[in-house]
Formats: sequence, C-alpha cells, structure tokens
Amino acid sequence: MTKLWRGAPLILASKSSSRRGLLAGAGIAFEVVDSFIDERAVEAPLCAAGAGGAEIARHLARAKALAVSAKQPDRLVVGADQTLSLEGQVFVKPPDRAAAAAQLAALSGHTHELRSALCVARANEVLFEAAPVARLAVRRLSQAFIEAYIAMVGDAVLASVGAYQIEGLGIHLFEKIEGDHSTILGLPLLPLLTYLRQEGSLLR
Ligand SMILES: Nc1nc2c(ncn2[C@H]2C[C@H](O)[C@@H](COP(=O)(O)OP(=O)(O)OP(=O)(O)O)O2)c(=O)[nH]1
Repeated sequence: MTKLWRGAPLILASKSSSRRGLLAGAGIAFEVVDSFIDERAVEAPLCAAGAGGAEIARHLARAKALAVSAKQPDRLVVGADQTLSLEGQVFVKPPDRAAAAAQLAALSGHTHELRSALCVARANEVLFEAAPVARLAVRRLSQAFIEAYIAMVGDAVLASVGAYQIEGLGIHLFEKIEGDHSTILGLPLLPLLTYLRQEGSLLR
C-alpha cells in the first residue's frame, strides 16, 4: 500500500492499460474490475438523439462506474470514457487499419477535441464527475506518412479513438496540443486527485 492512499483500494472500472498506468504512476492503490458495458449499445440512443462527444463520454463513464459499483457497493469506483469530436462528428475506435488510415486522413489539417469523462461512485450513487477536454491540432499528413505510421504502430492504432498514442509515435501527428496529458490518455488525474483528497482517501 502506498503512503499516499488510505482505505480500501480504489476500483477502476476499466480494461484500459492506459488508465491502469496513470493510476499506478500516481501511486494510487487500485484494483481493476471490467464493467463489461456494451459501449455501442449504451451510446446508440444518444447518437440517434444527436448528442455530442461530451455528453456521450459523461454518460458512458457513469454507466461503467455504476455497473461496477452495483456489484461492490461499499467500495469507491471510478469509471471513464473518451470520445473524439471533429467539427461535430463523433469518432469511435477504428475497427481495422484501413479505417484508421481513413480516420487519420479526416483528422489531417484540423483540430479535434478529445473529451475524457470520469465518474466516481459508491453504493450505486454518483459522488463526483468531471469531463475535461483536450484540443489537438493535426498537421497535414501525407498519404505516405499515414501508411508508414500505421505500418510501424501496427494494431495499437486500433486501441485508441484517435488511432494514436501521443507518448509514442503518435506525437508525429501533431503541430499543437492543448490540454492535460492524463486527459489525452483517457483518465483526467487532476480533477480525480483533487476529489480523492477532499474525500479523504488521498493524503492532502
Ligand atoms: N496510451 C495511450 N492511450 C490512449 C491515448 N489516447 C487514448 N487512449 C486510450 C485510453 C482508452 O483506453 C482508450 C479510449 O477508449 P475508451 O474510453 O472507450 O476506453 P477503453 O474501451 O479502452 O477502456 P474502458 O472502456 O475504460 O474499459 O484510448 C494515448 O495518447 N495514449
């Protein structure tokens, strides 16, 4: 148990290695419990109603946190979700490398928004939510670059909604990035840690 964390370990309702790495790096004691939420099914009515990326991310983060909290009511649970929006169009993780190439061509030369929402729940009640945004300006990408990039990154392009990991080769895509690093990696640590200090699980 780390010196900063008090009480039972936080439950991370996520299968994301990026989110696990962020909590581990911050010295948070945590356990992982997948919510098994069918994201496409949960978001379908929202998309049909024209919801934007922020609303979809908040709704999914809440659904993941509450799904796990219902099974472990006495534990603090955090769920998260990330959406990518470009001029009102909400993107999802590319299903294959061809889709990743098409998505990168669409992002080329434009600034898109990554919205990372988190929800903290206990006893099936929402205790805290935050959904900060990051804005990333993609430089004009040549087709040759996109092909070489995908060949080098491989199937990791399918693991995130933007087909990139900024801490890796993804950094080559950008000419400007605004927003917190952890927001881009999918779990906004600054608002989460502020809440956990106020709630008493983290040493102030
Ligand atoms: N390492 C890394 N991961 C990133 C980056 N950008 C986005 N991601 C990851 C974080 C999340 O795992 C994923 C966003 O997709 P979701 O929010 O749907 O989460 P995911 O399905 O991966 O896991 P979860 O739904 O929480 O079980 O992309 C990045 O720049 N670096």
